[in-house]
Amino acid sequence: MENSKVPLHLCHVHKLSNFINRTHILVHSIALVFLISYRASFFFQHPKTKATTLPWLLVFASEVLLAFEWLLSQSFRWRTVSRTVFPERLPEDDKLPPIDVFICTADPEKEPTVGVMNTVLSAMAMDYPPEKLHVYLSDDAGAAVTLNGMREAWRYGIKCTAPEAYFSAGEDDGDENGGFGGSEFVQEKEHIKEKYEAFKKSVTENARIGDTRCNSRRDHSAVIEVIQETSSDNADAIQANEAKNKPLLIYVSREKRPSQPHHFKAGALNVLLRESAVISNSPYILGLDCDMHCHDASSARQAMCFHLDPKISHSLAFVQFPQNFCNISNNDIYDSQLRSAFKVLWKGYDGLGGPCVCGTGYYIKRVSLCESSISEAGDAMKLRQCFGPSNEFIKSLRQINKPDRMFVQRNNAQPNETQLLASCAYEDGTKWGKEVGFLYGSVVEDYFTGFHLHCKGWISVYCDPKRPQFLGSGTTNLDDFLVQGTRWSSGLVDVAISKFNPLIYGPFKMPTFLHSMCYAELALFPIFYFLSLWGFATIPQLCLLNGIPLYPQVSNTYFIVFSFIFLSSHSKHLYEVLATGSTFRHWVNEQRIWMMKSVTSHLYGSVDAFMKKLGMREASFFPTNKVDDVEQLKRYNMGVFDFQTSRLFLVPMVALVILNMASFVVGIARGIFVGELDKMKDKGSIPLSVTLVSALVSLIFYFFGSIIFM
Ligand SMILES: O=c1ccn([C@@H]2O[C@H](COP(=O)(O)OP(=O)(O)O[C@H]3O[C@H](CO)[C@@H](O)[C@H](O)[C@H]3O)[C@@H](O)[C@H]2O)c(=O)[nH]1
Ligand SMILES: [Mn+2]
Repeated sequence: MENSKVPLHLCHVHKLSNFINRTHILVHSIALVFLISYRASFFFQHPKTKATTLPWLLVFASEVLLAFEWLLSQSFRWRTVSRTVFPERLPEDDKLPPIDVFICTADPEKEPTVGVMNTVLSAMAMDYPPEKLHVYLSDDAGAAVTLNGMREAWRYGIKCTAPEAYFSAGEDDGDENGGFGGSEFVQEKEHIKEKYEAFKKSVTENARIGDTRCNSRRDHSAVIEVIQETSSDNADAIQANEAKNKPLLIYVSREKRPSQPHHFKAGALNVLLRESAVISNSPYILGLDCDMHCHDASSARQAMCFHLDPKISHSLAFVQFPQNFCNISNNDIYDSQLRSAFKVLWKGYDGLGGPCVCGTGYYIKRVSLCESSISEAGDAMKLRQCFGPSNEFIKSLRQINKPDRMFVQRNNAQPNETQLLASCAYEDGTKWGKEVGFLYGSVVEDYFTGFHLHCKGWISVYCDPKRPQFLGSGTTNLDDFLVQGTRWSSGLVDVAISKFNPLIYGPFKMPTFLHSMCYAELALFPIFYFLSLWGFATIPQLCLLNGIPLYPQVSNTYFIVFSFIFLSSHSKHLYEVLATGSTFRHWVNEQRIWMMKSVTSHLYGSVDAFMKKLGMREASFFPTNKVDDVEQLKRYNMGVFDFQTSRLFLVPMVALVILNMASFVVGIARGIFVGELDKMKDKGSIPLSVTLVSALVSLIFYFFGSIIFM
């Protein structure tokens, strides 16, 4: 930097909203203390019948759990910040560090090759010196169609960020020329479009010819290919590419064998970490999912505003951009955009030490993933125990200790070395996945890896510029949405019930307790939500049916406490929704989907995590479907709920709706016909304990029934 006094980025603390948040925390907490004291006092009061103690206990437990969850989530509201970057102040191109881009794909059927190639092309078209970009695609399916797609992508050399999104009708992001400059470039645009159509055709044809190796997805040897015009060996390809001044493009399909665990995406990323180390070994890595393309070409430069800031770069592990989606409808009935996470929570996370890794759209420093106390000592024996047997890889470690290395070094890695590094037995007995690379402890490898980085003292930064840097495809039907939610819940709860529970492990490792609270909230919310919402969805209703009072009468002063808590939490949520530019209707959508997810995804995810812990189930990662069903998409865009999902998800929701409607009707009828509610428990009614037990039995019945019949 010429003038180190001019900052590359600025951090703004949101003083007003922090003030509002903190005041709300204070007032709401006081109300919760009153609520808890009201409930607690019940147990010391007048003679109670056994029948009423149980529902009181259950509803009290739900309230305490939800209150605790609320308290944890306030850590995200304590100190919210946002950032501005000044990429124009970056040093000259020749002083920028090289970047390796990692893209993962796992299933050519669920993740159509054209979509994956759009991501690849968008990464190659980034506004960054091309000789400093190296794009790696990990193909977990080892599919010929993907490898061919890469070759075609290279051959057509379409330089356009995300052609599909760009050429498809209805492009609406305000930049009419999609980065091509003025209207005089219309011709150029037509030319590129033609090229793109030809490219698409050849990829689709390849897919049609068929990938017969479907059953070999879990059983195939490694293929590593540096893409170039005529296929010969990799060393030639690297030299040929250098001459062309194009980003390097590398296809990696790691070896997979049924007998060896492959650790899903984290396993794939670790193979990329090793392969890239012996090929380009760039100090920075951009991680992308195959369904998330670079929408704005400047993200790399924006990220470098943080990485190249001498004040923070020594401790900065990664810069995280939000996930934005290009297929969100106006109504967004399922909250597919994950508004709360990326518009509210992450800004507060950032104010406390940084967000976790979000799996895609992050620029991470290679050293932060491959650091080890022994790598400095240089004891070859120990290094091998930690990083595995490849000498080439260990040699690469010495270079990354100088993270701001600007020169590009493309090595002619030997085929036997690259094969070794992608072999499925490579990690046996090493620290890969445990201390080195992306960690295997959870299927939400991103969250878990981020947590460990923060525990080791690294910080991260959240950068959410106006123009979305990355655009992906979100889940737009209920089934995909709930399946994805179940996977996330399961992975998060894995961490909550391990020795890495952020509330226990975090405080000793992280600089602030509030930051551990953020991590703890994410790990624990599925458990808290499913337990408390099941409580709230059944206990008061059963009590109403049986005429058991659970809440204070209107004349009681505690009635104000309950009403206040209800209003306070709902209005705070509404305020956040409106303040982040969403609508009242979106607030309704979020409330609704929160309840639906809590009684299904969060429940099943938590149960799945406990079963894995007990050894009753194996970990799994079913990639989200990225092929749009035309009918379902239509319904989503019209804002119509699509209940085409499995019985596992439907049964609890339907059962609860029936219970709630029945108790509502009975409650109203009683209010009208019998008058005072609390006087009406007659001797002839079914005892509450019986109702409770039968409700429980029928739920268990439903639950196992739907597992068995699925
Ligand atoms: O065995 C696997 C499974 C998945 N993937 C890839 O992982 C990515 C994410 O998978 P996706 O099915 O799109 O899952 P999402 O739920 O949309 O992903 C979110 O959640 C994941 C953790 O569950 C994170 O890894 C992702 O970055 C985050 O976007 C995709 O590129 C997949 O191809 C693999 O490479 N190997
Ligand atoms: Mn995805």
